[in-house]
Amino acid sequence: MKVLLLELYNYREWTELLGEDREWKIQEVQHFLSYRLVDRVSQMGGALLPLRYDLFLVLADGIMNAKLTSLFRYAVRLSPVMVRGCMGHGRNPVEAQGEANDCLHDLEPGRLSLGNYEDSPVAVVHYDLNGFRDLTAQTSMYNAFVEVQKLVLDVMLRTYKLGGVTQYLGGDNVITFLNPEDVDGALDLVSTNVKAGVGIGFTPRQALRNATKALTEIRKERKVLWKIVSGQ
Ligand SMILES: Nc1nc2c(ncn2[C@@H]2O[C@H](COP(=O)(O)OP(=O)(O)OP(=O)(O)O)[C@@H](O)[C@H]2O)c(=O)[nH]1
Repeated sequence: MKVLLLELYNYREWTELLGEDREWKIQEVQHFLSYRLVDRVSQMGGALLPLRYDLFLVLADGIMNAKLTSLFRYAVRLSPVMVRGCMGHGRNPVEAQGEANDCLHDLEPGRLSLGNYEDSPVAVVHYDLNGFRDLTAQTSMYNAFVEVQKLVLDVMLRTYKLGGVTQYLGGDNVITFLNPEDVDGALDLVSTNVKAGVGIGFTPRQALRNATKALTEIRKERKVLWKIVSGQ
């Protein structure tokens, strides 16, 4: 599988230039960057995980290097600091990001390093709490938010061991990208409280769309807790 890591270089030094009344300014820049990059990456068929906001992970299977190069140039134009980017590959996204991470260490800011690796199919598990709206109504919005953060941590720790990378999307939605062969282990987290739509595709975006289809089908019948949808 292929992953592109984009790192905002010397980000900390930049944040310190903003003075002490700075956190809101940093938030503005981070959300702006992630808004523009999510759009660009999705147009290419990929998926962007904003992670720490100064480090973006792009699931890159099925995307041509020329497009990734143009994405990098776009990020360079938008970013307040220098950017560097590396592609890594491996059996799963965790291995791939490890290789990309090692490559970033030795790369000069402003540079992009891509490899010519074979594309692999991509799986995403979209976890969704059952009864989130009821929980919110019966307790409070903040309480429901705390419950979701517990799910995020459970999912992240369990799927990291399986080679998956996880991102909180919002609401009660948590996604993990994995090698399709490792999806079974990720379904251990499914319970009467948590359902999962699994999508498999030739691009990360296709996988995400299929996971949403799977969740929609689960909701229609409410008979199963997980479902897999694959194809274009
Ligand atoms: N799909 C999605 N929903 C989001 C996101 N961010 C916030 N939301 C909100 O997350 C909530 C999701 O609620 P649901 O999962 O439909 O609620 P539920 O009560 O658990 O219902 P079921 O899933 O049908 O059992 C909604 O309030 C959405 O508005 C996001 O990134 N993706």
